[in-house]
This record gives sequence, structure tokens and C-alpha cells, in this order.
Amino acid sequence: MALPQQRTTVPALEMKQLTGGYSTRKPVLHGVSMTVHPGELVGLIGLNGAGKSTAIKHILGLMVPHGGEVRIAGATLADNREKYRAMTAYVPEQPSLFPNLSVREHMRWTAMAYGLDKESSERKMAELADTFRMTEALGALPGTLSKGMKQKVMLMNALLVSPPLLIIDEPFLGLDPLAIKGLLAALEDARAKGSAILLSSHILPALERRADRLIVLHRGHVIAEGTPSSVMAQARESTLDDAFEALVTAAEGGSRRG
Ligand SMILES: Nc1ncnc2c1ncn2[C@@H]1O[C@H](COP(=O)(O)OP(=O)(O)OP(=O)(O)O)[C@@H](O)[C@H]1O
Repeated sequence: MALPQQRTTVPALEMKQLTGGYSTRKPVLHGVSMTVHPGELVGLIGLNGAGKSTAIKHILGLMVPHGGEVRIAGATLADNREKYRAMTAYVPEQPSLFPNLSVREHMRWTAMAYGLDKESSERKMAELADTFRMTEALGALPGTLSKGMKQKVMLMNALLVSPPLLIIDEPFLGLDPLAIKGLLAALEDARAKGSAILLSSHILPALERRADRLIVLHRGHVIAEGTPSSVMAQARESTLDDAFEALVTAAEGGSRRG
């Protein structure tokens, strides 16, 4: 893999020195920078309240930065609002679906909204339904689906679009082991086709194995960044779980428990 400084492509996501949050008097993010290149899977990790969701809201253009900026494929939200939004698909931790649309109708609506070719999107929908073992549920309404199945519908919609930037918030909780395997395969596929993926999760072993790079947020600051092995080396630990604990403890200037 090329080193970041050798890349010539425009990053799918570039957050530069972003300060932001819910009130200018008490920022949540303090000069946060992160970059995700096309074809990369970057893991965003941090304790509860570290600022991951707030960073994602800024990337999605749902919050206005107090300072710094976010660019998606080189453009800010102010440059071209419509294009900026069309570049990204977001899968929140909590599924939100239209109660009166079946799974198939959700996917057709997504394909239409993103202007996807009808034939190839129908083919991809069938492939994704197969990957996530959802073929029999394509005609079902959300109210009749389990929590994990609803999460699968959200993921299938985002993967159908395969946009330049895919942001996924905690996808592993609630999915069965085969669905996790299917998701990881589908992410590999999206990545191979050039999508950049920012994945926020507390399930560190999955990121240790799958992420190209990690960004560790703590109290709104990036306290470590790099490949999983470099983050573990920085903390002098052999698992990401242990490295994460060591980094957070060091950032708090304290000693470790246990
Ligand atoms: N709607 C809100 N209004 C005011 N403050 C908020 C709001 N949402 C979150 N916060 C605060 O912003 C900080 C960062 O929260 P955020 O939701 O970004 O954390 P997170 O890293 O996503 O945590 P988690 O792992 O629990 O999802 C916290 O101090 C939280 O209390």
C-alpha cells in the first residue's frame, strides 16, 4: 500500500483542524484532523462520549464547525451542498426505516434517489440480499423485522449506493456471526471498487484485523493514529484492546487498572 504522503488522489474525506460541538462555549472536538483515502477502511475508536458521533455529524454537514473544515472528495459543503451530500452514505447505529415501505421498496427508493442504473441496482440488490440472507425478507415491512434485520436493511441500502465515502456507526452489535462475515465481505468489495470507509466501533478485534488505519479519539482530541500495528507499537501492546486502554490511560495521565 502506498504511504499517505506518496498519494496523488484527492482524499475521500479530509477533516482539517476541526473544532466543533453543540455550543461554541464548550467545544466537543478540539482541532481534530483525519483523512480517509479512496479504497481505505479507517476505524474511528474512542470511549463513550469521546466525540465520534459528533465528528460524524460534522462530516455529514449536520453541524457547523466552530473552526477548521471538512472536505469530501475535495469539496466543502458550502462549495456544493447537493454534491457533498450525494458523495456520502451513512449507516447510523439505530436503524431508521419508513414503516410503510418494504425492504425492496427501500432499496428501489435509494437507487432512484442516488440516480443508479435500474438494471444494475436490481442485480446488486439481489446480491446484497443473498449476502445478508435477506432474500426472503425483501417483501417484508420494517415492523415485522428483527433489530438485526433492520440493521441489515440500512447496511444493504448504503452498500447499494457504494458512494465515494461510506460512514458506518457501530455495525457489529446486533448482527449475527454470518451477517458480520457478510458485512466484512461486502465492505471488502466496496473498498476494492474505490469506496472509502470510516467505521466507528467499540469492537476492537474486528478493526485490528480489518482496518487499514485507526484514529483514536479521546475527549475530542486525536491521541493516536496509524495502522493497527503502529498504534499497538506506540502503546507497546500486542492487542488493540490493550493498546487502546494504555493510550487512554496515558492521555488521562493516570495508571492502569487491573
Ligand atoms: N445533542 C447533544 N447536545 C449536547 N451535547 C451532546 C449532544 N450529543 C452529545 N453530546 C456531548 O458531546 C460529547 C461527545 O459525544 P458523542 O456522542 O460524540 O460521543 P461518542 O464518542 O459518539 O460516544 P458513544 O461511543 O457513546 O456513541 C459528550 O460529552 C456528549 O455528552
